[in-house]
Amino acid sequence: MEGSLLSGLNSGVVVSLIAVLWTVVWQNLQHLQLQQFFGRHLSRHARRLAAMVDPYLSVTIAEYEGGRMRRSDAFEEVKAYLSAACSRGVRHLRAEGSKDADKLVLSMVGGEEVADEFQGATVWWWAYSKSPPRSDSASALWGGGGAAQEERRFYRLFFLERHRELVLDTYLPRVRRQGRAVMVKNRQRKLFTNISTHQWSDGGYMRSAWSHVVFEHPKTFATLAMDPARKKEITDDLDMFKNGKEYYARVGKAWKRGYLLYGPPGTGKSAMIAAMANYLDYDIYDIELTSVHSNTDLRKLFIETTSKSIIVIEDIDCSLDLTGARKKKTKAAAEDDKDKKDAAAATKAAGGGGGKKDTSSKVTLSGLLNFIDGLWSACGGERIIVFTTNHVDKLDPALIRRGRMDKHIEMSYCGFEAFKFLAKTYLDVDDHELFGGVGELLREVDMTPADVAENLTPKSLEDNPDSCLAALVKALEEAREKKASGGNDGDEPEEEDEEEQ
Ligand SMILES: Nc1ncnc2c1ncn2[C@@H]1O[C@H](COP(=O)(O)OP(=O)(O)OP(=O)(O)O)[C@@H](O)[C@H]1O
Ligand SMILES: [Mg+2]
Repeated sequence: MEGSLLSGLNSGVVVSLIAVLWTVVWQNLQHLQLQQFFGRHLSRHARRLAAMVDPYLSVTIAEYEGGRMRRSDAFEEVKAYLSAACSRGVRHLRAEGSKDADKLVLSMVGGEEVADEFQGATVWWWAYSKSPPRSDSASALWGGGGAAQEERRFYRLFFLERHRELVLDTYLPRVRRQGRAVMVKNRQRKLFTNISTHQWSDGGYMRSAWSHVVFEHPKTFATLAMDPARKKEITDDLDMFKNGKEYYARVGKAWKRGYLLYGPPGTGKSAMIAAMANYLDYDIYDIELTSVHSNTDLRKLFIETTSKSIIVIEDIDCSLDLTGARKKKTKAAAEDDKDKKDAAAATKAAGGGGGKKDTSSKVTLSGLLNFIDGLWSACGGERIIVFTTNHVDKLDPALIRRGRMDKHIEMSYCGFEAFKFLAKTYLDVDDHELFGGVGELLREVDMTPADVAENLTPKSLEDNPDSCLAALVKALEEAREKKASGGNDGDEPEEEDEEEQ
């Protein structure tokens, strides 16, 4: 009896001890957030067990294709597709901004897993990443700096062998399609530049050659003052390009088009690029050529651009000494140097953004020609390349021949049609007694649309269309007097450009 009482007591103690222990362990498990960990591992193990009967297959999708050259479209599409599923079952998420200011686009961080159902089949997506190689030589290859050594990311899809056809032929194409749709919905247009803190070292690979901000330029064709007929010609050309996938394939041309915008400073070349990007809904890649160290780096930059984009090189005449570079090659080095200095001085004097010149850049004319229409230029497709210049006559003819720069657009001084457009936009007037006078003056003197727009802009609350138009007439008359008293056409752009700088 005593024994059984003791043993009863003992078992009571043991039970309560176990209960206490369990509570402590469980609380700790909770504390360490290991429940889910075990839960997930159990399900993973259960899957492995099941795989002995019906084996699992997997498909791995890497962030970069072709070594580390190009970001994989499939990876981005899977990421976008999984963003909806992620918000349900995944614990650790990565968030990025989206078009909707209040919303975030979510994706799984490495190590997370999410299940998906499709036509009665369950598949699992697992995100994981690999660290870059640690050795010194590898580190040099990856760009040297710590920030450059980012992880390689992957998605791996697991599915049962009996679902092989369903997954490979139907599910994965659907994932890509839906992913693309999500990307379009969340897409923010971007303005990229190649001036980043991570400069390429020779032969080094960086995660991305481009840095970007969200592109928010308000200029559209609706607010770009231009002869309406010419404007229509340009928008038609852009429409043809955008919808020309089949045409380009049929005639065997890479799906790209080059535009050369030329004209004096302040005539709306940069504004036109913004309007083009807004019209086509494309990203802009603004290449600062003086920061590109070699032709190879230029090619890498190009490969990293995505389709549906406008690649811009502004002030091509003064970015590099490309003009006549081929002719100079044979001359003595000293003479060459002198020429370059002269050219730099001349560029500065002409107000073409002088001072930008960076002799460390080794991009050559042939490198640039290759960039525009070499074999590499065809990869990706649907790209517009825009060059701008103030001095079209300074450019090497090879650079701007049709086929490379397919369409040459001259941006010129403000004409009467452009003025009427600006008056409507800035002052909301269709006609006015001063219009006739302005028209005559514009025929006599050259004034840029930028200056006309500035004169038409109300400067105080008292200003009205009458006073603004009168101010414009006064400015035009002053310009005419200046011209008559010995100034020449060339003076004006120089002065404006100095002001701009
Ligand atoms: N045709 C135009 N219609 C409306 N605004 C214009 C036009 N041209 C210029 N502007 C305005 O004038 C300013 C200067 O124009 P922009 O920067 O496009 O000139 P640009 O030709 O690129 O000059 P630069 O050769 O110096 O780079 C901008 O604010 C732009 O909005
Ligand atoms: Mg410009």
